[in-house]
Amino acid sequence: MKLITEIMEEKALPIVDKIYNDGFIQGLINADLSYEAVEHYLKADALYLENFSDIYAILLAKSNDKDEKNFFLDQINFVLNEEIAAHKNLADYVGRDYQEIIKGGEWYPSADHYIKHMYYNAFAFGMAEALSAMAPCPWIYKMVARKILANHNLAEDHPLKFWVEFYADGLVDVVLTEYYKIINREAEFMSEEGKQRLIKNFLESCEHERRFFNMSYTQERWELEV
Ligand SMILES: Cc1ncc(CN)c(N)n1
Repeated sequence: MKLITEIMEEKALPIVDKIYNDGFIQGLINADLSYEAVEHYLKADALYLENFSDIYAILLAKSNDKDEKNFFLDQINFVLNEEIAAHKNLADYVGRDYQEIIKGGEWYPSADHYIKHMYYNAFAFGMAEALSAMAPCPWIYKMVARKILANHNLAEDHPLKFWVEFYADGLVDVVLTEYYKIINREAEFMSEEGKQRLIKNFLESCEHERRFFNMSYTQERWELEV
């Protein structure tokens, strides 16, 4: 019997190739990604990661297991204080100060839909539903980064090699193992409908990941302003 998380990853594989072949990642590989795309990404992603850590805090409060709480605590620290290294590599590529770049960011449409998908599951359902919607965040980046390294021998002085290696790093497998342990454990007590929701949450977030990259590549914005 396949684990729910094995089914999730199998069904999501096609989107990894699509993201890899879309403009943002191809531009990153060729180091000709526009500064506008990178700045848009950083404005959106700084807010995305802030909210991602807030959702981890919700899950920390929901958990009644100290080891799980410490996992979420570690992840909050990673997202708030360590992942910024990947953002700084993108800011260096643009040649501007990171804090200056991210000023004036907002939840552009595709980022908005993604963040609300995670919050909705955290508030309306439980930890497994939230983690199923959050798992593509580490998983998609791991899969895309490893595909770049498998298909390209990035030069030592490639300006975005650090970003690729940051997300390809083996540490992500430890994080996903913890996510999947919780999701598969909770799925044991779920109806068929509940299990389908977990899979759907994961697949939708994989599509949100693709839309997020394309949002940056096209500098997607809301049409109507306040
Ligand atoms: C939108 C998004 N998805 C995933 C990641 C990788 N943690 C990220 N920084 N931003």
